Amino acid sequence: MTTRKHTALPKARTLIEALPWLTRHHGKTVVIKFGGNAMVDEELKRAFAQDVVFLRHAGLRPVVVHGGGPQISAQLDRLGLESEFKGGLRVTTPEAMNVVRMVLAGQVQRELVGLLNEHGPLAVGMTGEDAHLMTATKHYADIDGERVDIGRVGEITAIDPGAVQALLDDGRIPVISSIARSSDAEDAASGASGVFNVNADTAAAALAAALGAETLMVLTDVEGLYEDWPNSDEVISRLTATQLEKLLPDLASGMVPKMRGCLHAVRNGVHTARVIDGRVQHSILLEIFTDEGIGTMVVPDTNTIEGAT
Ligand SMILES: Nc1ncnc2c1ncn2[C@@H]1O[C@H](COP(=O)(O)OP(=O)(O)O)[C@@H](O)[C@H]1O
Ligand SMILES: CC(=O)N[C@@H](CCC(=O)OP(=O)(O)O)C(=O)O
Repeated sequence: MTTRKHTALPKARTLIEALPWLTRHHGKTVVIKFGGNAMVDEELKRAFAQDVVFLRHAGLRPVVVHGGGPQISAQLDRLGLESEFKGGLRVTTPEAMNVVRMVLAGQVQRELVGLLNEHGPLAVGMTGEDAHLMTATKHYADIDGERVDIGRVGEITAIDPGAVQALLDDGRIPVISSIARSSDAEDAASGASGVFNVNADTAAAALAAALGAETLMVLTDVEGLYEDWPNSDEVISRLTATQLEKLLPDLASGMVPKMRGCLHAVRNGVHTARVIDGRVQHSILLEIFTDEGIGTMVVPDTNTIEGAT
């Protein structure tokens, strides 16, 4: 007589635990922002691609918006061009704009599309310029109450999500670079300088709102929003839109566009916005399948949405 040990039982249990979440989110759109600082090694990028493909095969509609700040800075450095940030945004000369476009659309986006497509013909890359996805006007930074010119940085004025919806309806995974076309017709006709550099967190949040996404997930290089950064590493696990609004003036550097984006998203119909640690392998699945989540979750003030955890 032979007996068989079911060593795969814990795996089956894990899958079953995910069932309620998957049932609730079936057919829902999830916008995932993959920050340049979270793209630290090949293994992580591969695990990210697996997670996104998993969500797609589990019946969700994932959309990827990617960053690439450190990659842009490295290329500017190689070319002997300066990298300067004001209020968390890159001061973008017309020359730097060409580099931003080349690195985001020609390098980072291509790599992510390639990794996703190792799993089948799923990912399609586009930038905010394509099919009028993102339109912007010039953005001025507010530095201590002063309006500062930071070059070709854009403020999104309109989103036309039609092309993204069509790709999602076709079962594809859109992978989007945060470059917007100019709303000024003359400017738009002038070639590379007719586009704007948009912070990728801002672009992801605006797109999540325009798509009526269920969730915005922002993958970065910290565990979440620290309560007293950089003095302590106590992560705020959950906060409402109003609580976040009160914290905004005290936030620094890269967290400013990230948390502003989360606030914009939940104030404009997105049910939850989460900041999670992209340095952790399979952080997307961990965030979804663990009760507490692993980062910071922002919810609308009256969070009556069933299962917004
Ligand atoms: N309160 C805060 N909590 C966590 N990180 C913070 C906070 N304030 C500022 N930061 C900084 O924001 C950075 C994340 O933003 P950023 O560098 O733009 O990342 P990404 O490339 O993922 O968009 C963190 O590495 C940290 O240095
Ligand atoms: C205006 C502005 O700052 N644009 C960003 C766009 C890329 C980005 O946001 O990348 P991360 O998400 O990796 O930070 C930049 O030039 O760095």
